Amino acid sequence: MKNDDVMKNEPELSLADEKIKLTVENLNLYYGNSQALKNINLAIPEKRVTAFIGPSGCGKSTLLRCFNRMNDLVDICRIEGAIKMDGQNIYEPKVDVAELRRQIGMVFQKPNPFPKTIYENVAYGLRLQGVNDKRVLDEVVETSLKGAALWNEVKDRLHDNAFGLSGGQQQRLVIARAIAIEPEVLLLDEPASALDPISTLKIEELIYELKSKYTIVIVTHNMQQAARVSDYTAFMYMGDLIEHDVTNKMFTNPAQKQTEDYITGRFG
Ligand SMILES: Nc1ncnc2c1ncn2[C@@H]1O[C@H](COP(=O)(O)OP(=O)(O)OP(=O)(O)O)[C@@H](O)[C@H]1O
Repeated sequence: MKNDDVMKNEPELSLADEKIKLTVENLNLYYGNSQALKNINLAIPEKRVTAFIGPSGCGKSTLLRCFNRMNDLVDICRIEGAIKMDGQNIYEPKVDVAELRRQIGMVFQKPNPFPKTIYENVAYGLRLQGVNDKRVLDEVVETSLKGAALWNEVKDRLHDNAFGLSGGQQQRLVIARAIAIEPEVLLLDEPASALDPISTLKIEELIYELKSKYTIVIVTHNMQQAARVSDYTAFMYMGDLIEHDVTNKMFTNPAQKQTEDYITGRFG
């Protein structure tokens, strides 16, 4: 399926009919004295793509990083409220953060393969879990590279260094590495913004394929991209969640004036 067809072929969506994977409840986030997220309430449906859009600095990446507790690594960051995955608050003290990050994988703007072979990049997470059986690893490496639409391009050079791949290939390798450990959720922080148009198209097509298996949340600056790849869109502005709706509805008939101004390019 081509990108342009994605929205047209989707059946009518409604949040009320969805199974909710992640729920954000009364979330406030502060960096020191500065509040970056203001009382966010949001439901992320399972096996759908949800896009976060909004002008620079509005809190998109901050909110995305809350889902796998990446903000725990920022000393001055303080969080109030809850985020629930399948009903369980991921901010409870008993939660194993390493296990949470296994369940919720993340891909960043700049491809970040490890300085290892293509094969070892994909096998990395399994090796960390103590899996060393060559047959198992071979199979997971192949399935994951196929899942990330990269297998055909690299199957004859699996033991070459990953840095020899193009930027777009490296980003698909990073996605293969993320899906090799079978996460439930994939967080994508502007995954195509450093890529050329053809690689961007491949990533967008890949996102479309991946949502049959994973719940995907993507931050993007590119509104056409949000319209092409996402089922639901959340528009943020200065730390507030202004509007969250079915993407098609949001882009054709937004409920809020601020959303309309942003998507029609009047600001931001
Ligand atoms: N580690 C940090 N320490 C202090 N302030 C931060 C930190 N990370 C982000 N901020 C601030 O929090 C606010 C939200 O930033 P964030 O990166 O989440 O926005 P964004 O919408 O993703 O922006 P962009 O589209 O430019 O990436 C900004 O004012 C930013 O300066």
